[in-house]
Formats: sequence, structure tokens, C-alpha cells
Amino acid sequence: MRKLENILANVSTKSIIGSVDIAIDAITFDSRSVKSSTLFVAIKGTEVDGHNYIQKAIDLGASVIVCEILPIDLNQEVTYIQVENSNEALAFLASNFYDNPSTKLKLVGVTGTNGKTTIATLLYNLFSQAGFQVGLLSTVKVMIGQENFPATHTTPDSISINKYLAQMVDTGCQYCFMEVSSHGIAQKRTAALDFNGGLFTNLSHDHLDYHKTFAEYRDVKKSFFDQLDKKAFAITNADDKNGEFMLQNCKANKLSYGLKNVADIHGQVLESQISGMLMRIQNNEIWVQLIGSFNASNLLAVYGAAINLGLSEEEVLLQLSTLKSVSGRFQYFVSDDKITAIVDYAHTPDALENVLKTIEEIRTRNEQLITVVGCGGNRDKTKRPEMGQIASEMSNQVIFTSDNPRNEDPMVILSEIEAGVEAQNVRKVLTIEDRAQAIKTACKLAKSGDIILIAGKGHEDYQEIKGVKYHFNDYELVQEFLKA
Ligand SMILES: CC(=O)N[C@H]1[C@@H](OP(=O)(O)OP(=O)(O)OC[C@H]2O[C@@H](n3ccc(=O)[nH]c3=O)[C@H](O)[C@@H]2O)O[C@H](CO)[C@@H](O)[C@@H]1O[C@H](C)C(=O)N[C@@H](C)C(=O)N[C@H](CCC(=O)O)C(=O)O
Ligand SMILES: Nc1ncnc2c1ncn2[C@@H]1O[C@H](COP(=O)(O)OP(=O)(O)OP(=O)(O)O)[C@@H](O)[C@H]1O
Ligand SMILES: N[C@H](CCC[C@H](N)C(=O)O)C(=O)O
Ligand SMILES: [Mg+2]
Repeated sequence: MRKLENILANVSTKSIIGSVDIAIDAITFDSRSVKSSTLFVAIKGTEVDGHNYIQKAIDLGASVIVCEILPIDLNQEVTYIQVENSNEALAFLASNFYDNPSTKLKLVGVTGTNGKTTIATLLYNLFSQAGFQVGLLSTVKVMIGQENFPATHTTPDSISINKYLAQMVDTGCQYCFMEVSSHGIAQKRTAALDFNGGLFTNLSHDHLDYHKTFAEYRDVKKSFFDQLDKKAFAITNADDKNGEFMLQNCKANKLSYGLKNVADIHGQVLESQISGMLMRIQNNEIWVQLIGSFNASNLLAVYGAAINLGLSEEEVLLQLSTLKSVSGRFQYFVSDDKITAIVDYAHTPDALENVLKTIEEIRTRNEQLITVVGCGGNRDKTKRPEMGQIASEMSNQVIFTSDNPRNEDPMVILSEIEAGVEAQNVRKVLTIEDRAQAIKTACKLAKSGDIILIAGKGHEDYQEIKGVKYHFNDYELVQEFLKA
């Protein structure tokens, strides 16, 4: 239970009608979960306007309404707080309600188009192995120390974030590593958090359904770094063309990492095999168990963050060499018939190109590369032909298939992917809508020595079709088909 007046700190209010000397048992932005003594925040969403549910929230017992537009008829027993931006108000209310847990541990946010889950998870693993109690908020899972919770979003809503952070503080976590998605920044889910550090990975084509222009997407990402204060560190990718831009006007202690360009933390890939790479980080040579120059770049970011959080270089290098790849990220096995199957979460043109380049680098003989890939429904459509072009250009055979069609017609998505295939590559293409059949076909086509890449779903254990999530896991299936 909290006093309303105590949770209003840093909330920029336009007007308050009613008493602030009242007790609040819960806060929510969903009228369907309102109970007595609940504070309800009305949010204009992408589907509906939460302001339309104010009366319903009051009927269910809400005692405080936070909104951008006041209702015409006011209820005498309810306190109304009018704010400029409901999402931002919610972020501060949630932080205050849970006693500002982000100030009680070292919180590091990772943002960028690709690599967030990889970096946040590697940092979680590194600090856990080094003996600390650590928290993780990621696309794949939430971890509170060693306890595992399912993740619903890459960056949860601000109430969930603060609830998790408070649990982390209660169980003695000293660090939390979290992914900061562009939706999360735009919807102010992270606006009230006290970050000790921020990391930028890269910026490429994604989410242009939501952000409309690439410049808007870029500016949203930058606003995360604008939020960092002087005591924080901000580490950017010197090899990304937007790396420098991200830290313009940033007040934090700025650092950069890079494999190509001059950077504070410099690295190089000296040798690669499917089992790992020999890397140079600053002046040290180490063997790591991840592959691909994009992962070398991720490891430099991990190194930079770990050093800035106070670990010794010796300890960091020792831990880096023991880190394994993250679930669904270049997860591979070699079958009894010597077919290599790789499952990867590449769901953007840039990620797909990187993974295919990495496979190219480790191909030793004239093996055939068969790629199975699709694109999600109700998401950025403009990446579909780009992914079609890349997959067909860089593979010997490609099978286009469904990846979470959601509410779209899978055949329409597939035709948009096929539209990107250049004339000389058309003969390489098969289209099989059913993803299980597509994977099975790839397994039948593959001969000893060949490589199968199944891209787009990584760790996901479902296929989402018209609002229903059916159990589906690429890795499980390919293992089953290659054994059979
Ligand atoms: C497009 C988007 O980001 N939507 C998110 C957003 O929902 P919204 O505000 O648009 O919701 P809405 O349905 O229009 O409803 C508006 C308001 O009315 C309220 N309402 C609605 C109905 C009702 O009966 N009563 C009621 O009070 C809702 O609770 C809400 O507050 O805010 C919700 C609460 O935080 C999120 O759950 C929801 O995520 C949806 C499920 C989603 O799919 N989000 C994806 C796109 C997303 O956020 N992805 C990023 C990762 C992307 C990446 O990096 O690749 C992520 O961080 O996960
Ligand atoms: N630094 C990187 N640069 C480019 N591609 C990368 C990088 N790191 C990982 N990838 C590719 O992107 C895929 C997704 O990686 P990861 O899950 O770490 O990204 P993410 O940013 O968390 O994605 P999401 O936005 O879905 O949460 C990987 O499977 C790999 O193919
Ligand atoms: N976080 C990403 C995941 C995409 C994964 C892909 N399998 C899909 O469903 O499009 C998104 O919501 O855009
Ligand atoms: Mg992620």
C-alpha cells in the first residue's frame, strides 16, 4: 500500500482534482485488472484509447484516474490527475510505487536493432559466473538470480519492469541487464529508470511499420542515450554509421568499441571455425565459443560494460572464453550423416546477411547451403523483399516459409518475400507455407556435409496464427527430421 501523494514524485501533472491523501493498493493501465483502491492510467494505444475505459475502471473500484484528457462528468469520490503524457506518468508512478528499485542496483540497458538479447544474456551469464546475484530482462526470458520467468516482451511495460526490479533487489541482485527496444523507448517504458550504463549495438532496417521513417526510429534509439546522466557510462559501436550519432549530447562517460574503425575498445577476429573464434581484444588473444564478426562485436560491448562495472580485465577475459551462444542464436548441431543444422533468430535483413556471411566464412568445402526463412505477419512489410533477395543470393537453395503469420494471409507474405528474388536466383527458390514441411524438405534435400540454416524464429516455441500460439520449435523439429 502507498500514499498517492508519495508516488507523484517527478510526475509532471497539469491538474489534480480530488484528494492526494489516499491509499493506493495497485496501479494498472488495463481496466480489466482494476480492483478497489487501484490507480488506473488511461493510455491512448495503437488499437484503442484507454480513456474510453475510465468509467469501467471506476465501476470496478478505481480510486484514482491518471489521464491526458479529463472526462466531462467527474465522480466526487475519485481523484483525477491530468498529465501531459500518460505513458511517461505511468513510468514514474510505477517506479515510485515500487520504491525506485532501479536506484538500488546497477542497471545496464542494451539497445540497437540486433544483438540486444545476445549482449544482455552474455552479461548476465558473465556476472553470474563471476559469483554475483544478477537479474536479466530479455526477449527470451526474465531471470531473477537463478529463477526463470517467461518473457512476454523484449522490454516489458513499466509496471512489470519495476516489479521485476523490486524482486531483484529483494533477492540481493547487484546488477540487472535489460534489453531496451525502440517500442519500449517510444512508449516511455524505461523513462523513469536510473541506468548505470547504456550500450548501443547497431541500427538497420526494422519496425518501419511502427516508427514510419528510419530517421524517427534512429531518433527514438538516441533518446535512450540522452536520458543517461553523468555518472553512467555509454558504450557505442564505432563500426556502425549511427554509432557516433547515438552519443551526441549524451552526458554519460562515452566509450566506443570496434573491429574496423578506431575505438577505445578494439578487437579483431584472427581465426574462425564453427566451434568458435580466436579474437584479439585490446592486446589480449582469447579463444571464444561464439562465431561471426557480429558476435565478436557483441563480445567487445560485453567486455566494455564488464570493465566499466568494475571487474578486472583478467577476470573478464577468463569469463568471456567460457561463454556459450545464447539459445536460438547460431544454435547448431551436426547430425550422424554429417549435416550441420543451424537455428538462428535472424529476422531482419542485416541479421540474415550477417549470419549467411558467417556461414560463408566457415564453409571449408563445396557444401550446399540450404536456407529456410520467412517473415512475421503484422510487422514491417518492407523488410520482406530485402530478406528474400539476401537469402536467395547467398544460399544454394532457399525455402521460403511462414514465420508467425499472425493475422495476415501467409501466401501474401510469401509473395512479398519472393518479389525480392532476382531473376538469376529464381531457380533456387521453393515456397512451402507449412514451416514443419519446409524444414522436413530441407532435411531431405541435404546431403552429407551440407549446411541447413533455419532463420527467423530462434528460441521461439510457438507459431502464431490468427491470435493462437501453436507449439512450434525449429531446433526440436530439425533434430527430429535429421535423426529420422
Ligand atoms: C504496438 C505495441 O507496442 N503495443 C503495446 C502497447 O499496447 P497499446 O497501448 O497499443 O494497447 P491498446 O490495445 O491500443 O490499448 C490501449 C490501452 O487501453 C487499455 N485497455 C484496453 C482494453 C480494455 O478493455 N481496457 C483497457 O484499459 C490497454 O490496457 C492499454 O493501456 O502497450 C501494451 C502494454 O505495455 C503492450 O503489451 C503492447 O504490446 C503489444 C502486445 C506488442 O505486440 N508489442 C510489440 C510490437 C513490442 O512491444 N515489441 C517490442 C520488441 C520489438 C523488437 O525489438 O524487435 C518489445 O519490447 O517487446
Ligand atoms: N551485433 C549484431 N549485428 C548484427 N546482427 C546480429 C548481431 N548480434 C546478433 N545478430 C543477429 O541478429 C539475431 C538476433 O539477435 P538478438 O536476439 O541478440 O537481437 P535482439 O536485438 O535482441 O533482437 P530483438 O529485437 O528481436 O529483441 C541473431 O540471431 C543474429 O542473427
Ligand atoms: N521482436 C521481434 C521479433 C520478430 C521475430 C519473428 N519471428 C516474427 O515473429 O516476426 C518483433 O516483434 O518484431
Ligand atoms: Mg531481443
